[in-house]
Amino acid sequence: MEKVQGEMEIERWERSEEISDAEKKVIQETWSRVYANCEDVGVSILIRFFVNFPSAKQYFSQFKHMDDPLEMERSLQLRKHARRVMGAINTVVENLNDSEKVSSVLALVGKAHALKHKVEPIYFKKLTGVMLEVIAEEYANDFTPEAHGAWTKMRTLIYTHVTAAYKEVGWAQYPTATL
Ligand code: HEM
Repeated sequence: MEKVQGEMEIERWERSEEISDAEKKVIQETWSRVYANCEDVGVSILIRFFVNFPSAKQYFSQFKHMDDPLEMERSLQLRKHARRVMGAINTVVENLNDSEKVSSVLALVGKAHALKHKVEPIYFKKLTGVMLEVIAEEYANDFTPEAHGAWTKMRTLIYTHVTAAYKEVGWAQYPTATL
């Protein structure tokens, strides 16, 4: 009896996290403005991410010892990663109606970061949180409460798919820092 209720709760949670057609449209509209300044916004997001969570720099050979945001801004490795992050998110946003494509793009990102870069998955939660913060600030006029709700679901979508890929490749669940 209890189990049935638990299952129902999970189902209800999943339904509440589903991105509606109207929310997809809102995400695509905000993103089209953000992506027009892809490199600048991407670099701002990453710099804030590394300033707020300096331990995240450990994975990047060329700037792991950098503390100065101005110096980070000149790092080609940071810029390259900014472009790649923005490019992958762009593919997800463009394919929000194609759940298989969304899953395959994010599974690829998750698997590469688990197996090749050995990044703790909690950093995806932190980075997507910073991404929302920067977009909300820089595009304040577009970031209505509705857009905020839609983007929060987008963040969950990214994190859920990425962590599913980590689980699939058998990533050990080490205790991680909280947000
Ligand atoms: C939504 C979040 C992210 C996306 C879409 C993303 C995307 C990518 C892509 C497409 C690449 C290049 C292909 C590859 O080697 O896998 C890459 C490389 C990399 N990513 Fe990410 N990434 C994200 C978050 C992170 C985070 C949170 C970290 C670490 C804190 C990280 C660390 C790295 C590293 C170390 C590389 C290799 C860099 C290099 O070779 O210069 N990524 N990422």
